[in-house]
Amino acid sequence: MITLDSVTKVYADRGKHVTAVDGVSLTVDSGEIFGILGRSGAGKTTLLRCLNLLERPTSGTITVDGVELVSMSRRDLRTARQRIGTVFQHFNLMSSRTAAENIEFPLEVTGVGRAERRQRVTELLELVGLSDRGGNYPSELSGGQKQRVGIARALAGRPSVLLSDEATSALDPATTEQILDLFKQINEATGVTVVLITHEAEVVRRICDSAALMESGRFVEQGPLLQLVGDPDSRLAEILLPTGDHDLSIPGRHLTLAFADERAIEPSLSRLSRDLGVEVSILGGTLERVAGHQVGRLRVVYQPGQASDDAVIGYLRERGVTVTAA
Ligand SMILES: Nc1ncnc2c1ncn2[C@@H]1O[C@H](COP(=O)(O)OP(=O)(O)OP(=O)(O)O)[C@@H](O)[C@H]1O
Repeated sequence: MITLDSVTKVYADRGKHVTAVDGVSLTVDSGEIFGILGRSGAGKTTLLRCLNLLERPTSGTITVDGVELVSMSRRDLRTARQRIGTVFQHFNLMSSRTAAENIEFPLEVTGVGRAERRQRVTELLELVGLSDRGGNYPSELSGGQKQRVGIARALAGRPSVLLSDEATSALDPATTEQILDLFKQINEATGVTVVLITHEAEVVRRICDSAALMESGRFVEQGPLLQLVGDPDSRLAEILLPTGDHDLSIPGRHLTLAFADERAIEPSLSRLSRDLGVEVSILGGTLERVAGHQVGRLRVVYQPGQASDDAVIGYLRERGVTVTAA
């Protein structure tokens, strides 16, 4: 489990103070995949660098598996850091070493014996689907294969936490999907907790259990994904499952609806028309699989007069649809 309590990082930049991370508190449960979504400059990289203690926060505490990291001595920190593996956007592989030797490197540094290292590298190459590529140099590998090596190297020391710093941002969409699925597969197979930062909604949609939206150094929303997408007012939900731009001048009552699982396919709207005699038009929305569940968000408009607003909203809520009036 990872806990951040009021973590702030202030940089001094040419006489000015830049607050890159501003009082972020966060709990990530063991075995969870947690995504931090934000635009460029939101403070994601700084937060991730605080998490693996490459940066010391200006204030606040960071606890990983019950151990508080910020107050640790440099020496203790070196050991504690072995519990945390990091995967980088640009892979950061050593070009003069083969894939197997890159994966082996952190084990050499921590003094693991040769036979054990070789055994572990073989296991890791298999885990990331590169058993036949161990002898290749990075220049002989595709971007996706390089990132597989990066992931294997991050896992070499059996960390309890895997951090991903925009790990798929340099990859094409198809390779991105494969690498995200690999993160999920590794998370399920090993139980490693994953924290990823990204500016891509697809990354969060595809594999995260929980997520936060970061802006100007702060978390403006966070929670389990399924809970967030069920909240019609959630900004993160609107990014993940957009309902589109709407013309509020269209006459009628405008509603935003959110629903999950069997309710996503249950024809609640057609039943509403049949049972209450209300005609409903869909203005926009998205139906998607999120966090392994079928979820949907829709923007609809109906004509008042045929049934009361309370009757319409009550009818939908009784069927498990979350409703807000626009
Ligand atoms: N070493 C530094 N010194 C001064 N300011 C910094 C430093 N590192 C980051 N910043 C500033 O902190 C803010 C957050 O930057 P950060 O790189 O963490 O954001 P980000 O969300 O990761 O963006 P990107 O995806 O573009 O890297 C920015 O205003 C940035 O200019």
